[in-house]
Amino acid sequence: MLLAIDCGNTNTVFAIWDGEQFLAHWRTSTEWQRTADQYYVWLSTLMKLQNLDVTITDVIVSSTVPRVVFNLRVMADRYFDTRPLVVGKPDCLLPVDVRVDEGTQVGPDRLVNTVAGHNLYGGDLIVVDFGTATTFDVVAGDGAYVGGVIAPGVNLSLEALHQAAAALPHVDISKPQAVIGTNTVACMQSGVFWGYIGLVREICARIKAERACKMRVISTGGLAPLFQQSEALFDAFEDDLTIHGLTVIHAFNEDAA
Ligand SMILES: Nc1ncnc2c1ncn2[C@@H]1O[C@H](COP(=O)(O)OP(=O)(O)OP(=O)(O)O)[C@@H](O)[C@H]1O
Ligand SMILES: CC(C)(CO)[C@@H](O)C(=O)NCCC(=O)O
Ligand SMILES: [K+]
Repeated sequence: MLLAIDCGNTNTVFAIWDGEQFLAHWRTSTEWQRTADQYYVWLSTLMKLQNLDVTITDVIVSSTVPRVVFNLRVMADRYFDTRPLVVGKPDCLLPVDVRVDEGTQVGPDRLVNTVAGHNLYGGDLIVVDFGTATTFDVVAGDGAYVGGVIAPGVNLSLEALHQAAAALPHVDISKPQAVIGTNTVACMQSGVFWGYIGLVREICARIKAERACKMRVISTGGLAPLFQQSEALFDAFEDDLTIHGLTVIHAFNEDAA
């Protein structure tokens, strides 16, 4: 049984994969101070609540926060008696090439999304992930990661306005009724919502022009459906793209062993 862990800058997802399907997945906030024991208490409690009586034999981790990897390694060793595969480390093989400037450390979540996108769709792709940052990963027909775009995340953009301007409140994203806001909240939502529609459309159009080929656009992350319902920006939406990619990378390393 595989435990796949996707650690983002805001949230961490744990998922249990039996080789064919996910038996469960849980989300917690990312905090580098959390110890191996704390992770295990949390995880084992949720497993019991779900009557999930399984033995975890393998662990794979993708983490955009380097500091959390240590405690996840200790958890895997102490409680599951296994050495985790960590995406981005030399002993974790990737089934795709990474074609970037020398010395660049591509975010492991972007590598995993690339693998997942290529595995599910193949062909030339743009993978858009609405996380803490909004990332665009450009995937070549052979599955290689060939670069991309990093933009400030939706919630981060709204939070930045609130943090920097004394009169601007904390606001949650939603689709405003109109572009012209007649109150502060509506003005802020309009700026971020319609600004984001424009950002996604423009960046995808320019990537396609630069690559000079037809590309499918795949989206993931909790906020993708909010943007998709308004304009057809994406060809497909995948709820659990990153976690799926982790299972593909794990299987590839098993086969290579
Ligand atoms: N309509 C909505 N309004 C505000 N937030 C939403 C809405 N729908 C989903 N979300 C939030 O979007 C987030 C989506 O999670 P996702 O994994 O894509 O990014 P994240 O976990 O916040 O970022 P990271 O992976 O960088 O840590 C979740 O925190 C979820 O609560
Ligand atoms: C861009 C984020 C924060 C998105 O999660 C992550 O992929 C990251 O920390 N990347 C490192 C830099 C890069 O991907 O080029
Ligand atoms: K994510």
